[in-house]
Amino acid sequence: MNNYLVSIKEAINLVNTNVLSKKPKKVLLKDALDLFLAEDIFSPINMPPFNQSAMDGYAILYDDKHQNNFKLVDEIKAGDNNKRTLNTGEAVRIFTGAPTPINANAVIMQENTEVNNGVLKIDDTLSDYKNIRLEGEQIKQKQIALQKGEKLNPAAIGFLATLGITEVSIYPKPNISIIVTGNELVTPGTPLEFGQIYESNAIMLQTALAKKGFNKTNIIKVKDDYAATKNTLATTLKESDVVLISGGISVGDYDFVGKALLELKTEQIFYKIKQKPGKPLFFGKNQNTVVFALPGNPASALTCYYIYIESALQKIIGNPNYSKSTVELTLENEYLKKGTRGEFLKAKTTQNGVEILGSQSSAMLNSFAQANALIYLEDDIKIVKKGEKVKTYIID
Ligand SMILES: Nc1nc2c(c(=O)[nH]1)N[C@H]1C(S)=C(S)[C@@H](COP(=O)(O)OP(=O)(O)OC[C@H]3O[C@@H](n4cnc5c(N)ncnc54)[C@H](O)[C@@H]3O)O[C@H]1N2
Ligand code: MOO
Repeated sequence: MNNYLVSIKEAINLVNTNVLSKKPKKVLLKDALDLFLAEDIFSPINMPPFNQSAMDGYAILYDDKHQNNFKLVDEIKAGDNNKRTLNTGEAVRIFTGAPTPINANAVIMQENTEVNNGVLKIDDTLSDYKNIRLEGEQIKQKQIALQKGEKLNPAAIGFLATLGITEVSIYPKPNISIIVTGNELVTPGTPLEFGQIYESNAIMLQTALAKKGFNKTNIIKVKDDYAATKNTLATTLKESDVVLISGGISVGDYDFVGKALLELKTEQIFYKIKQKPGKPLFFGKNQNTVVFALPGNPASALTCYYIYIESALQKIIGNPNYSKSTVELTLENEYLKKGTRGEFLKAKTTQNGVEILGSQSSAMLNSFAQANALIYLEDDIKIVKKGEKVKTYIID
């Protein structure tokens, strides 16, 4: 393995340039929520498809000489297939959503009218197309309804349904597998023996993924055994678009992940980043499968997930704004940085800025549990003082 340490900026760039969107797929509208359009969508119809009454009342055809005392000639309710016209001075009883007579030029709310012996009297001002939703006023046939790259929220899905669209082409979500390695790991719910710890990375990564809409993840556990690691990886790499591996990526005698990945012809794009925590992060590709081997220390694994994997997944699902950006916040407490690696510090936003939390060790999650931000200190920073602006990634 090439042991050159890439910088944080290089690593972010390498992830963003090497991860590609999945091939677009047509899905039913109901399955497209929060996904990104892979093509422009043009309206197949005018919307509304005909002039519609916006009120319960009376549709009229008025002119300078016919401003009141309209003759009632018909009734049209919503859904009626009635394409009639009016003579000037005529009116029809009409209801919200019903097609107005082709040449009607106003609808008067029933509250402002009176009918006696089939004659309509109006106590309202008249203006052209008052209370009429005109054919095509929302969108005309062949006009662009939504553009490629737009995220389909419930309103967008509803809008497309109003146009009669049933399927859309989106970038599908990837199949994600999480492989957890380590002989010391025990599933919570069983008593611990000496030397064992509870396995926590799988559920942590699984819920972090679920928070972003990646609800279906496959979790596989493997012992620190080379053959088992290699066999598990071989099948998982074939079946998944993204494989996240936790642990076994460092230099110990029982860290088999790197060796197995290379043996399986995984292209190493980088291994090790000049950062704390999460130095031994491996990123590569095996055919079209994206592989991240995360350091087993829980806070390292989660930090790497937020900084590198979250944006990679957004790119896979075609989000045009996939890159994560920092905000500049005012620091509440001083911090002395040791060493020359860039650092991500567990932090919490406050009313006035951001506070660095305790327990920064990569083995600890107690303060990460309170954190809603990661402060990013670049390699060359030695000290950050209270009142200084710091680059901060918000965890949302
Ligand atoms: N000689 C060196 N040793 C280590 C180095 C180094 O550069 N040279 N780097 C250290 C750093 S930094 C990290 S981070 C870790 C990464 O090691 P691995 O990715 O191989 O992870 P493991 O050794 O398997 O585990 C590390 C730590 O995390 C615990 N762990 C692992 N998986 C889980 C899990 N699913 N749930 C909860 N806890 C987990 C594990 O028990 C270990 O305590 O390497 C350092 N060593
Ligand atoms: O790189 Mo490690 O993640 O600091 O413990």
